[in-house]
Amino acid sequence: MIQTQTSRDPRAEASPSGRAGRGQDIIGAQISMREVTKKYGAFVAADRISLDVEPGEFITLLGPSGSGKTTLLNLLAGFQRIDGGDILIDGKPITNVPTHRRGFGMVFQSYALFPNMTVAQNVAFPMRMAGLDRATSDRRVAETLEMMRLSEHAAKTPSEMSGGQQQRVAIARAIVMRPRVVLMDEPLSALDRRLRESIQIELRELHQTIGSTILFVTHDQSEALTMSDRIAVLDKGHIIQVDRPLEIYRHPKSRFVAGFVGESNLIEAEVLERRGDTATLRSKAGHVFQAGSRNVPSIGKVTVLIRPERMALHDGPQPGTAPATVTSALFMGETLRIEAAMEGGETLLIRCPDTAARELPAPGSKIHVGWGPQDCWVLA
Ligand SMILES: Nc1ncnc2c1ncn2[C@@H]1O[C@H](COP(=O)(O)OP(=O)(O)OP(=O)(O)O)[C@@H](O)[C@H]1O
Repeated sequence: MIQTQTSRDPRAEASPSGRAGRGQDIIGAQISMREVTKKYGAFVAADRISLDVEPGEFITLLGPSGSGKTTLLNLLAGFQRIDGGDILIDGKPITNVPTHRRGFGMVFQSYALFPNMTVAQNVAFPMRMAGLDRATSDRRVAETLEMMRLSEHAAKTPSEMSGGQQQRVAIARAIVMRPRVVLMDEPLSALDRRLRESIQIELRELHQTIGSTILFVTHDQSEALTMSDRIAVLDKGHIIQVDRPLEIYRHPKSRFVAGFVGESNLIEAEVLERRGDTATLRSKAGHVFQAGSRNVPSIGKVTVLIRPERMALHDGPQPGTAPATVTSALFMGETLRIEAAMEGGETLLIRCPDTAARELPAPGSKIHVGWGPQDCWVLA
């Protein structure tokens, strides 16, 4: 269901400039969640969640099914009552502010456009509800349709539009009032991959233009990595890590984040020696390698993350490489996906770019896998 803002937010008319380098006529709101808790009976769906979102930031709540993403969005929207903690917008608590007075734009997975209205009427609807005058409404609708590249479809009804176009109308309807906060709950998950990717880029550009603070929910890690300024990874009602996409991907704080965001090889190893930021490690299978990781301890057992695309395949043994036997090899288009068992140790996942020089190795064949110290990240 798509909910759109129906209250008139006077700040939306004030045309303040956006945050540095962003936003033509809106500045996003600052959102603070302080120890936010939501229970369903004895079950705690959001467990003392604290998160600060900067004005104009695009932040994604990412997590597996049931981790509490939608619950958090519903609490922000005011669809559900908070059981503990506080949510503040620009420092003011909104716990007692009803949904229609929060002034948020919202987009959900199902577009839920009014089937008997044209595209222009659908987009104009929140302004009609807010009692904006006709001239302002017409101007805003025209501007927003142009921004979403929908101008030529203004007179069509939703049934005459594709899924991707309908979702663009839903997004247009959510931003037409120039809300300071836009909440999006899996808005692209009903679309096919190619369309999803192209709307991801459009949404990112739209965000640069409008400058609203956007909270985006997805369980698709590549979508989160592509679109967000920061990602908050949730699990079982807790925020596990909040960071920029590159940090989340390269420097996950836990096994859970490493495994949920991207593919990973996790190698159990023992620290033999540490010098500065580089350590010599020995895997369970006896392979000795170097890890250049700022959080490596000087002694003890560690788990080392190496992303599959950081592993290199060699035809023969070289210093620092580990021998392995191919257990499966798949041609995936732009990459080859190879699984190989290290002697007496882990099964490694390797992704290498497809090049004319490389054939797909046959299962059972011997390969040599190598990585550098800079390819290792030691989990805390
Ligand atoms: N109205 C409700 N009554 C009881 N339990 C609920 C209710 N709504 C959600 N839950 C439970 O709370 C937990 C979090 O649900 P939520 O919908 O927030 O997860 P999610 O991360 O958005 O998952 P998904 O990606 O599947 O939408 C789940 O275990 C869910 O079963």
